[in-house]
Amino acid sequence: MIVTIDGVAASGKSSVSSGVAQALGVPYVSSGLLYRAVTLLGLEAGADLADPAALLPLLSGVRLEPLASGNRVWNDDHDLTADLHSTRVDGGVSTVAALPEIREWVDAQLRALPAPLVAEGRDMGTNVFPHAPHKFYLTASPRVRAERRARERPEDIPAIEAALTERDRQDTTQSAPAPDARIIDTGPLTLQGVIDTILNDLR
Ligand SMILES: Nc1ncnc2c1ncn2[C@@H]1O[C@H](COP(=O)(O)OP(=O)(O)OP(=O)(O)O)[C@@H](O)[C@H]1O
Ligand SMILES: Nc1ccn([C@@H]2O[C@H](COP(=O)(O)O)[C@@H](O)[C@H]2O)c(=O)n1
Repeated sequence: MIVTIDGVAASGKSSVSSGVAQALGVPYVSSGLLYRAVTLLGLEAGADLADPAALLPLLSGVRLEPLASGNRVWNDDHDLTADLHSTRVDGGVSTVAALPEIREWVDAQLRALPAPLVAEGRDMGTNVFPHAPHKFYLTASPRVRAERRARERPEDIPAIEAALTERDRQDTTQSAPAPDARIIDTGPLTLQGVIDTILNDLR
């Protein structure tokens, strides 16, 4: 069984997916971490983030470790995970994610993972796992998302809101909800409330 949880930036996808996966006793996979890893390696190499030929050679050692409690991304034996959620990576990741060659590479990593799993991102329900039987799409206003993210980042709420809105704009192409996804406005809900809404639906 595959459950897909897509949504806009900072809508709660990874926190909700982790909670749902732990309740189901299956791993979850955060597809955004792979795009983030490509971005980090590109930045560290001084590569042009819009040039797939410069990025693809950097990826031979990249591996996603999907766990219910939290994903890790490795480059050979180096754990990249702690460096993937910086403002610098946030600023470049949509450029990388717009490249068809990089999307193909990410999709191949994801489709090679064994089910059952919970997969979260932007196009899990539309493109990567279109036949998944259970699909969800999380939303919340930019202000609510920025207020939540401000607890994790040094920037102030208006700066975070502007960056999230810009990332949503750049990600529009791959971010349409699947027609058969249940859309959940997480704004009025607690994190546990969103997890319970999904688990009740699955039951
Ligand atoms: N319903 C909710 N109520 C309150 N806080 C929430 C809720 N959902 C998520 N959060 C908090 O919002 C923040 C962002 O959540 P999370 O990182 O899971 O989002 P995301 O969609 O995976 O983000 P990104 O797209 O940047 O990877 C976290 O601090 C999380 O704890
Ligand atoms: N299925 C996906 C997942 C992610 N992206 C791109 O990666 C960025 C980071 O993702 P987060 O989920 O960690 O926010 C996101 O802004 C997209 O550019 C994607 O294209 N498709």
